[in-house]
Amino acid sequence: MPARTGTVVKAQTNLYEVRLDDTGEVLLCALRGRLRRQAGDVLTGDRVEVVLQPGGAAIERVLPRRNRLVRPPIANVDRVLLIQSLADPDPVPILMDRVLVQAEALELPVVLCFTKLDLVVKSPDDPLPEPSARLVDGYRRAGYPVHLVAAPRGWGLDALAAALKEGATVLAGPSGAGKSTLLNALQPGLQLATGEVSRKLGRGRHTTRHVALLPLAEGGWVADTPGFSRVDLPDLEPEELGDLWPEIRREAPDCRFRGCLHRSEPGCAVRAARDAGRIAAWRYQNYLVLLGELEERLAERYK
Ligand SMILES: Nc1nc2c(ncn2[C@@H]2O[C@H](COP(=O)(O)OP(=O)(O)OP(=O)(O)O)[C@@H](O)[C@H]2O)c(=O)[nH]1
Ligand SMILES: [Zn+2]
Repeated sequence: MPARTGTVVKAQTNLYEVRLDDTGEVLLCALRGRLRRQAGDVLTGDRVEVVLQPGGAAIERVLPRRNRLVRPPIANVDRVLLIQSLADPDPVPILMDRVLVQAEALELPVVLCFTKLDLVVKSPDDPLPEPSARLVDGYRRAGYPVHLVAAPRGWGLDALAAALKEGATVLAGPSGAGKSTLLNALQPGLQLATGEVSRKLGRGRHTTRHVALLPLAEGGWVADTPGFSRVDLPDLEPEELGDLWPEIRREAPDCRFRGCLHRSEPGCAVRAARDAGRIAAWRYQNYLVLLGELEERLAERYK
């Protein structure tokens, strides 16, 4: 019998829920043959070939992965949805920038979503007050797609749903930013209790985590476990940081010196872009802070 292809939508300890491409049916699958000895190697998000045997369905082969995350353990991620409230709690841009660097290092596209728009404006078409305006503008200048939403009022949800309707999305963002609220609004059938997304993070050390991909009402899938909750920067040389900063990456080819760190070098096109307003001053400052951190790390290494 020919193998059928599908996507693992939930990896449990020895059983896998696989959604078949042709029928959309979800089958509970075991592992077949040598795959059994590599159980940890089948992840939620994996594209697999399934055979239907007399004893039940089994995964026969894992197709090549486009990428994989460690936390949460998931493969073939299409984007990160970084969620941050405009107020309550106030956004902390440098923490967002750390997540952005991690995502860029994995070459994962990022969609930014600012929640609780209703706490800073009366109507969704009102201009944003400061400091929200500067924040949103800085990320838009960087080139990131930015969505502004207020889930309880239905503001901004259609455009966001459209941005997520292809492929698999992993959420990121601090506690209280509104991740569960947003997921419930995008998929009313899910009815996650507020706060449930992070409970699934298994902060209690002993819980085993089983990541699931949940279908969104308008199309697309979202992992029920957020990622990028650690703030540490990936292993990078200081001169690599600019490559992970879209607006710096864009301007850097015009710097006078190759290997320019964009700090105080003469003829730096990145500083010129900041002075001309193409790069937000605060984004540039955050770059310098993280650059300093990488340099300190390097100095520690050679002590
Ligand atoms: N006014 C307003 N409140 C919101 C909005 N989105 C979420 N909230 C509220 O913010 C609080 C936190 O929302 P959650 O959805 O639990 O946030 P979370 O990111 O899932 O938080 P953790 O589970 O701790 O990671 C809840 O009281 C929500 O009702 C919004 O757009 N506007
Ligand atoms: Zn430069």
